[in-house]
Amino acid sequence: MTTPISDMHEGHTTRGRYDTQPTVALPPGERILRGTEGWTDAAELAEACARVTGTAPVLLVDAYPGVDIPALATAVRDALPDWTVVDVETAARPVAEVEQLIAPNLTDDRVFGVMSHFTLTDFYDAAKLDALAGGITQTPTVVIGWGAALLAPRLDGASATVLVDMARWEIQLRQRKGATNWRADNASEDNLRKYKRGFFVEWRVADRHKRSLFDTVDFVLDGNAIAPAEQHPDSPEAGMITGNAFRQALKDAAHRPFRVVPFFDPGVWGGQWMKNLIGLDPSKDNYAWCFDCVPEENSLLLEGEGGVIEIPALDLVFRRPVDLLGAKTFSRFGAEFPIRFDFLDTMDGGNLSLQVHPLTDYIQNTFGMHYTQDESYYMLDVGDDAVVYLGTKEGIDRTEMLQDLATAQDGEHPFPADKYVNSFPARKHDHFAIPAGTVHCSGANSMVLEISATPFIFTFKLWDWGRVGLDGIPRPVHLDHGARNIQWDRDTTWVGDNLIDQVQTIRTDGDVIEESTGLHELEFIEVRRHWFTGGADHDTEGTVNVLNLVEGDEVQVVSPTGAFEPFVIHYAETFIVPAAVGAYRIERTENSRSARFATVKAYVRGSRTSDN
Ligand SMILES: O=P(O)(O)OC[C@H]1O[C@@H](O)[C@@H](O)[C@@H](O)[C@@H]1O
Repeated sequence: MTTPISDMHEGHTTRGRYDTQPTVALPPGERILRGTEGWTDAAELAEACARVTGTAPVLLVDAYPGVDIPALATAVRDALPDWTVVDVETAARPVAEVEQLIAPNLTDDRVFGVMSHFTLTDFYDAAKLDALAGGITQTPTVVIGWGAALLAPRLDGASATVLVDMARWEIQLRQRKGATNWRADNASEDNLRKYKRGFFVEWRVADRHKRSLFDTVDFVLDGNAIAPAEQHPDSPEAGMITGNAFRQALKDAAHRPFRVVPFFDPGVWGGQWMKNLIGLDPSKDNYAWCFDCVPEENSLLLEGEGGVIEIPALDLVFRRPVDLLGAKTFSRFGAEFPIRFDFLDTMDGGNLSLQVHPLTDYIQNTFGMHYTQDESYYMLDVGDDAVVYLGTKEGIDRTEMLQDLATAQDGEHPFPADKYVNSFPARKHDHFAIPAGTVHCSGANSMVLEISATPFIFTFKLWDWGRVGLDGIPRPVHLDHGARNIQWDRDTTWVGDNLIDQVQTIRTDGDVIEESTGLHELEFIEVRRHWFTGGADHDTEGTVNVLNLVEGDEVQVVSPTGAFEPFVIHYAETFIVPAAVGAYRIERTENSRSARFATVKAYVRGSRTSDN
């Protein structure tokens, strides 16, 4: 039986205090420009550049793939009626040629491709770009599209550049509503395939391209707010900030605690906990995932005079990797945020698919990923009957299990999971380590805080409990990939000895107890839990810390040197403390009502200044 949600959670008085729209401050005095005001400032800068070179003013508006180009062009035409608007994408290679080029990266699979290493120039015809630049003579011109900045070197510095940036989550929402991939004719294609084309090709190329613009870009425009997937009648026009404000905001963000903007998504196994405890839209059937620290997909909301502007959190990772990640983590992973926190809510929902993740060697060889999807489940909350499926049972016949999995795909012979896979009771605050290669899934009636390595789509489903996806068709199962990765020696004894209840007390200091809760030694993430009543001192020791308040209603993160303003955190909120912060303290606030608090803190093992 499931315990009613409101009875399960000591901090239930905090219901609804989880902040779904956290912001990061723009530098003091920075204003967000909207509509004509932004375009006028950008045009004036282009005119000033042109006066120096004695040529026609050119404004290059480089838009991340996924930006609504017709809507963008309309906004430009309305604001700058005397300027000629040119589409840079007329110089792109025909889409059929691009598709031929990227076919080996896309593969035939619905979900998995192979990481591409193209640059944007591979998708363009250099001669056509030359001709486009040469054709701009007298009239003030705005060049629009993904790749507009490719014209800059052809214009001898006589141009100003606007980057129209966009976060992956917004792109996905648009794809689900019929948006296509870049220049593709695939409005009605399976969403998984659209996402795959973004993940393995377009976003890699686009990120490589936009990183090359960060040092010099003159303005950044919020592409998420141009014809957004979810229109609100009272939403202001898309905001624009100067390149200098963008660069300074990212520098500032890398020196104080912050949160990215979480997003919530329904699923076949989704539950009711987040809806109730976080206060999400009660009319929705369920919410399955909350991604609240996947900087690759999440956004940052920059707030200043004039409201907020949304930018991809990845911009911060690219722009300030050493400040954010720390020298050792950067040296190991590059400009890549390696730690992922997300929620999996199955409270009054269903089991996740029974699944396994690829070993490092396999993910490298097969998909071109640098590191793999090592995971762990921290039980933020549980119902009475909660279990975690983990590892195979002692002495099972692997051939028979694979045969039963294969047979189960016909929809008529359910896979007897309990015959082959262990299920362990899960209690609140338990932490299960799940190194890649271990068969696993969370059962129903659990609220999991996943503390994992960042890769998140490399889930080889083995059995989906005989159900179909939200789109009415079976979700993709990958038995072949799975069979090549299952580690059969991770049986009942091994799992019990290595993956469950590995809590060790590190130190006790006054009212503070610090524990290590995982992960397994095959995984690179260390998790420390701090229990405290008043406050606990921390130090990033030169490496990024990701935390969540897993017990207690409200705390604040303060700087012992006053380097940043106190940063308030509510129950279940994930927050990032950049490596550059150094010493910080987490303490109760004057509004805290809970008697006791706990945070979990993840960092990359071996990356602290004190680690050899
Ligand atoms: O395959 P489903 O059932 O959707 O479960 C998927 C989820 O499982 C978890 O263990 C993780 O691998 C998540 O990254 C993933 O989103």
